[in-house]
Amino acid sequence: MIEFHRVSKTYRGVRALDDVSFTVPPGTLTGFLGPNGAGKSTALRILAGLARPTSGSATVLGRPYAKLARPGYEVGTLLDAGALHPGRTGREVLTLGALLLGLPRVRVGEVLELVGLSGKEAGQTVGRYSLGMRQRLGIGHALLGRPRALVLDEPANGLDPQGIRWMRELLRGLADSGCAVLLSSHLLHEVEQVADHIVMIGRGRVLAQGSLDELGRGRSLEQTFLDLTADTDRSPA
Ligand SMILES: Nc1ncnc2c1ncn2[C@@H]1O[C@H](COP(=O)(O)OP(=O)(O)OP(=O)(O)O)[C@@H](O)[C@H]1O
Repeated sequence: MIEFHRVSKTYRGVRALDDVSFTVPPGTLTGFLGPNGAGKSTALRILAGLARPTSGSATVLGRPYAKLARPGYEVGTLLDAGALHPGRTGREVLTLGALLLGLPRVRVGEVLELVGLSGKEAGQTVGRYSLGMRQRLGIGHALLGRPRALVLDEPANGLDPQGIRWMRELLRGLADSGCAVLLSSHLLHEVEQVADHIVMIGRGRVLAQGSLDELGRGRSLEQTFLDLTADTDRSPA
């Protein structure tokens, strides 16, 4: 279970998040949508312990990230695939992650297979990877410990159509096997195909949340998004 409870965040007078509350129960996939600057990354960074809320709490399995006993087994995060060290090979990135979690090395091979990186690709440095390959590696890194919650910021960036379909099936399968998945994306059509629940934010506030049916009432997700965000410009109040 992922839970945001009345989370607000102010950066030097800029209100990036304003009283945001929603939950992602186990076994479900929530699409987190909003225009540029709406506050999505800020919310996910708070959840992953990379920023502190000004007020409210964001928890995974009932605890803030910093208080998780075994974070790598409890929540997997991919917030910025560009942050992987360019000088390490894909295999090294995963091996370091596995060592940190006390996992056997065999898990590295399993994860490489899961994310579709070949042995040859795993031996290349990340600096030579395409954005799509970095996303696959980043998702693999997040999945090393078979976490019970997964938080992904724009994971489809850079993936080709096959890659997007692969990711959709992977995330749906993880949710169906009990994982709580929270996914931010600008690809409304993709989210529409994979999510069971949607949270839309604009200018730091939750504009709407619910199932696709509840939100759309016969309209496409894109139309609902455009209608709801029409009067929210890029910057928060
Ligand atoms: N470290 C920071 N310092 C100051 N302001 C920040 C910081 N991080 C984010 N902001 C501001 O908070 C607001 C929300 O930004 P955030 O990156 O969370 O939005 P987003 O929905 O992820 O946008 P995008 O879709 O463009 O990635 C923006 O106005 C942004 O400028």
